Amino acid sequence: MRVIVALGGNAVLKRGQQPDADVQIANVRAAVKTLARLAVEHELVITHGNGPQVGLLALQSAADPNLSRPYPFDTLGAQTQGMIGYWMQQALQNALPGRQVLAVVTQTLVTAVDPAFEDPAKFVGPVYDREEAEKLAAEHGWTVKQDGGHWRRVVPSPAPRRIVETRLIHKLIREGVIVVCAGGGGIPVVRDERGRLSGVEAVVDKDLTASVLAEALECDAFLSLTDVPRVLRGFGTPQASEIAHTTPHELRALEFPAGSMGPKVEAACRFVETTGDMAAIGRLDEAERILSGSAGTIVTPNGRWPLTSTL
Ligand SMILES: Nc1ncnc2c1ncn2[C@@H]1O[C@H](COP(=O)(O)OP(=O)(O)O)[C@@H](O)[C@H]1O
Ligand SMILES: NC(=O)OP(=O)(O)O
Repeated sequence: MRVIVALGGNAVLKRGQQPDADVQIANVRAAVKTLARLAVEHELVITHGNGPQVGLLALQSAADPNLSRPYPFDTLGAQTQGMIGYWMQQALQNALPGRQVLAVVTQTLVTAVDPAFEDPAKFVGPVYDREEAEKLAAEHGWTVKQDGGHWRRVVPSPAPRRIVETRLIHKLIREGVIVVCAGGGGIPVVRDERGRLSGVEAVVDKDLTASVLAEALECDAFLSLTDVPRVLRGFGTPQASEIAHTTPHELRALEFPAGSMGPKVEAACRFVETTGDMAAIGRLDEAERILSGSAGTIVTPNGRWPLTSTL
C-alpha cells in the first residue's frame, strides 16, 4: 500500500516540554521507530506539524534587534521544514540503512482571498495565561485565542488547494524514496496572474494539506497520528465514548473543536469521500494496528476495514 502519515506536533514536541533541539531530536527518533517499520511494509510519505516550532521561531525573530521587522510566516515555515525535515531524514537513514530518504521543501498553494486571512485560527507557539497573552498581543500586534485551558497566538490558516511540488514527490515515491514533505502544512504561497509564486503570512493545517497530497499522490491510506488512541464522541463529557469504525457521514453529524480534532476529522472525511479509500486517526505507536483494523478511529465509505465488497 501507499501510505501517507501526518505526524502531530506532539510527536516532535510534547506539550510543556523544553523546546531544546536535543529534546525534539529524541522525540523524532522515538517516532521514527514506528515509521521505519511502516516503511518496510509500505510506500511511505511523511508530513508533520510545526505549530510549536514556527511560533518559537516567530518569537526569536521578533526579539532580534538586528531585524527591522520579524521574518514572515512563510519564511519561518520553510525554516521549520528544514529543521524538522533534517531531524526526520537523518533518523530514518539511521534506522533504515540502504534506503533512500529525502526531506523536501514544499510549497502549498492557497488563495489570497481566503476568508481565513480575516479570521486567524491556527495556534502557534507556547501557551500563556489570559493576562500574559493579552499583554503580548498588545505589545506585538498579535491575535490570541483560547486553546483549551490556555491562551495562544493564532495566525491565518487558509485552505490548501494543491502542493506545488506534487509531481516531483510522486517521482521520488516511484523511485522507492521515503519522502518527508509538506511539513507544517507546506509553505503557504499564492500564484499571480503571470504564474509567479510568492509567500503569504499564514500557517496551513498539516492534516488538511496531507489529505490534499494523499489524494494527488494516489495514496491508499491516510493516517493522522497524534496522542489519543481514538476520536471520542462527546469529548470532555462524562458520556465520552470511543469511535472505532465509522463513515464520513457519521463523523460529519458530530462536532469537533476547530483547533485540534476538527481539522483531522475534516481531512479524513474529505480523503475518504474523494477517493473511497481508508483514513484513520489514532496514536503513532499504534500505526501498524490501525492499518490492520484493530486500533484507531478508522474512516471508510461503508464503515468497514479491511474494505469488503457489498456485492
Ligand atoms: N473528540 C475528540 N476526541 C479525541 N481528542 C480530541 C477530541 N476533541 C479534541 N481532542 C483533542 O485533540 C488533541 C489532538 O489534536 P492536536 O493537539 O491538534 O494534535 P497534534 O498536535 O498531534 O496534531 C487531543 O490530545 C485531544 O486533547
Ligand atoms: N501546521 C500545523 O498544522 O502544525 P501543528 O500540527 O503542529 O498544529
